[in-house]
Amino acid sequence: MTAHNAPGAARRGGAIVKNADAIVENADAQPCIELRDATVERGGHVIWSNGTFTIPRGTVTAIVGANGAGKTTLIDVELGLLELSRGSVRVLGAPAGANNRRIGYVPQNYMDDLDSNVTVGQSVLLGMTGTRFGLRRVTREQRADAAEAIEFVGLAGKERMRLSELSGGLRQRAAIAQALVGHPELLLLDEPLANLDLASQNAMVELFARLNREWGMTIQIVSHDLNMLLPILTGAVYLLDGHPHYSGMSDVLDSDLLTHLYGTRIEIVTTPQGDMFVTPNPAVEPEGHGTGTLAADEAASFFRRHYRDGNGTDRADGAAREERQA
Ligand SMILES: Nc1ncnc2c1ncn2[C@@H]1O[C@H](COP(=O)(O)OP(=O)(O)OP(=O)(O)O)[C@@H](O)[C@H]1O
Repeated sequence: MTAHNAPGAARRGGAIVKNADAIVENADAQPCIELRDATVERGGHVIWSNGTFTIPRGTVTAIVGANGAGKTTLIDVELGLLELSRGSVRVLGAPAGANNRRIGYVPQNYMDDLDSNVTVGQSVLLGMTGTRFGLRRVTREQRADAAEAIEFVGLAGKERMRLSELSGGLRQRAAIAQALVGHPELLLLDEPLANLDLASQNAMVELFARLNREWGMTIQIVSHDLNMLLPILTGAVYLLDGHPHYSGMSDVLDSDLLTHLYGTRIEIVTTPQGDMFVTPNPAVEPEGHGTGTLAADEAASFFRRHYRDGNGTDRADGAAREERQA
């Protein structure tokens, strides 16, 4: 699935500002996500159950949990691709699925569904027309929207390059540009940092920060790599013991909670500069709790990195490096 234009959407500059205002005005009246006693099954098995939470608009939320806990399943539920077996889910004020035109979605293996001979420009237009060669007529306004999305993600000048010619980081930018052309209010990304090097991950995180800050976009990110996202996260959905929960980051950054979630002892470390990161402590095994579904070394790789935010140096280095790789 790709993002599509919201009906009657105006040009981005005005539309986004207008949407951002609307988001602020309706923040309490219409949360982004509302789950009520939600249970979901796949293949006859309950994946998670009894999920009740509300995620406000304008937030940046991580979706975290062990492998197979049902993170992608939650995205499927929010998109209305999977019906709940019990309870209800509302997205942007309507039942799941009804507002998909206002949602941008970047699936986990974006390239799997795409012919890698497609150019950057074609792939982004695909987000509007749903056809590779634009069999449905592409309007001048749509082309301008696509150009704006391409520019925003830093791919201006690369429109004619094939996706197969791009580095993983630049391909991920193309995927995000495709999701942005519909002026989404909610952006869903499934493992957008996977398989990217550190510089490209930093560049991605900076892009998400700008979308949230400058466009007022609500963002949800399935990610194993919590540290990279910490500077921009406002909260997290965590799938614990078969139930989804949502909390603000101050509650999520609790070593006991993360230890239980990942089944290995996790410590929260704050540097003298005030930067925070989570790290496994392999010397200490969890006592009396832990799911046992995640090996300690796997958790270590999830948490090994520390995102240095603030000065923009990493971001610039990352962009330059991606340029060289292209
Ligand atoms: N189409 C399907 N039919 C039946 N079961 C499925 C289907 N898709 C996923 N599952 C199962 O649902 C469970 C949750 O899968 P899901 O992909 O949501 O987990 P996840 O938390 O995103 O995992 P990962 O971290 O490995 O990506 C898994 O046990 C998976 O095998």
